[in-house]
Amino acid sequence: MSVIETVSDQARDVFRPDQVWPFLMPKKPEINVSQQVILYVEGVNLSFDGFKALNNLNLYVNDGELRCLIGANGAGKTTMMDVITGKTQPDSGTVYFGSNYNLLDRSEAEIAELGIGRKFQKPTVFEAHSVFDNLELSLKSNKGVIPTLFARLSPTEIGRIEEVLEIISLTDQRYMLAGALSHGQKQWLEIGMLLMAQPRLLLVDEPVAGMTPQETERTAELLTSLAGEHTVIVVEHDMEFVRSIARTVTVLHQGSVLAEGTMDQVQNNRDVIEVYLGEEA
Ligand SMILES: Nc1ncnc2c1ncn2[C@@H]1O[C@H](COP(=O)(O)OP(=O)(O)OP(=O)(O)O)[C@@H](O)[C@H]1O
Repeated sequence: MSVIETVSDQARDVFRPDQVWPFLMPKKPEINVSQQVILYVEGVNLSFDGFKALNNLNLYVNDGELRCLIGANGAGKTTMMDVITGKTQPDSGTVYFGSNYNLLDRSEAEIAELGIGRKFQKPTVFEAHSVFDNLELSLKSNKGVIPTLFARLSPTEIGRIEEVLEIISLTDQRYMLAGALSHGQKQWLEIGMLLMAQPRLLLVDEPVAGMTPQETERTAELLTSLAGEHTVIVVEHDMEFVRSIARTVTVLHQGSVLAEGTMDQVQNNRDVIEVYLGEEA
């Protein structure tokens, strides 16, 4: 082999289109969970024109936990998610990801890069693209601009997409346009798009609203299966669904934690009966 051939082979190797150069790969942050806790929300206050949306809120979520968050309309659930994801700054208090990352020092984009993914209530998939392409697009958008321009999918990335398709039960629909999926399937696809970034913490807002009973059941299985490897916080009004997945339930009321425990414990809690479940009854 001539010197020119050797050099051109080496160059081809470095510039392979399916490779993301190591120096462009985002570094995985080391989240310190030596205390088992992955999310610390402490003494958080937030007022809107004098109205206290969050009132000395304290919440601790363990690494790998599946936590359900319930509370009447206006209890502060969305506002709390907004604070965790950097959308809204609180007036006071602290929010830490692991014991080492102060989230209040970071922008929304930086918080997402640390490994916190958020799923809003309404699915926002790219309807004119296939299920597979949606997952591919979210993979690329996680890599930053330069790799997106040059990278083609590597076997590892294709493998990851296949794995996520399996997790969200959409392997058979991989070539379907996302717009043709059922409402439930769109929700799973969006969860899959978040999973492409391998987040440590997933915040999921009302995942089963508008789903059929079968889709609801499958969503329960999906979220339960994600816990362990990921930490999952689910905000949900559907109490049957919460009962089916929850180990620990946190009840928010007027911007504070009113009760926390198993579903049975919170359902039998006097304060909860009075201010929340009582209302439903
Ligand atoms: N940007 C804002 N400006 C003024 N008030 C706000 C703002 N965001 C939220 N609030 C108020 O803060 C309170 C808490 O709202 P939040 O949306 O967090 O409640 P929630 O528990 O998510 O309710 P829901 O279950 O209806 O989504 C509500 O009274 C709401 O009107």
